[in-house]
Amino acid sequence: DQLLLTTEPLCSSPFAHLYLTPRVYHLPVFEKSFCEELMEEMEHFEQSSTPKGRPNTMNHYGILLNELGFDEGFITPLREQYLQPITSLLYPDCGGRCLDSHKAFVVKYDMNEDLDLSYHYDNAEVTLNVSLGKDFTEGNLYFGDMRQVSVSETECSEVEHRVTEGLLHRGQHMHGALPISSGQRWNLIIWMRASQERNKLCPMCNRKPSLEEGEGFADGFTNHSKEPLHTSCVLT
Ligand SMILES: O=C(O)CCC(=O)C(=O)O
Ligand SMILES: [Fe+2]
Repeated sequence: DQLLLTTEPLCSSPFAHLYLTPRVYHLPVFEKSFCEELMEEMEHFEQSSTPKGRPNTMNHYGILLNELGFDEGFITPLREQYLQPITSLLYPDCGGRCLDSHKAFVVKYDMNEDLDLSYHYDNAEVTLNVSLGKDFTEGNLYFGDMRQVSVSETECSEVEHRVTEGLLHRGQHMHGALPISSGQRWNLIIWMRASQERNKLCPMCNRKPSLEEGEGFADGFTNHSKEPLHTSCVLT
């Protein structure tokens, strides 16, 4: 009930009011107080002695939400009940109708830690990026083109991202985060996966995936030979 569950205006309009740059949309996700509580929880976890993995290969600071047990009661319902109705309409061509797993993490930027994030694409069909706070200056996100387009032919555009809001974009839409110039910047990232899409072509190595069993949702591939099993691509 912390979520703002109003998808109606999205369904009855061509999303014009949500549009930022080609196929990047912003939408309300959390209340401010919830963002603050979430960051506080992340700080407690950071300070604890629990062994922790890195959120991804690019960010050095942040937290994997499955390590806090946040998938079942939080991220999965958020994906299924709030996001999927929207992604079905916005990204039917990128698996937006059949998202069936995710990797969720919080990334943190600080003056003495990571300042920015270089230009990349995500291991996701569709990504949600929510700005949680705290107080920071600069550090805007920027978007270029799809990964198939060379950088020399790409013009990037910076987008505004307000605290509590989420940005939705295609995983293969190249993007990065500019350096912050003060404060701390925390974002919740949900890399949403559609096994139907990625089983055909691994979005990271661009080949037919060669699968190995993984833990939890792993990288969101599935193997239907016996029980459906979540797997990773060993070629990536
Ligand atoms: O820091 C950000 O807002 C971007 C993070 C991001 O693009 C990612 O983790 O894939
Ligand atoms: Fe990303």
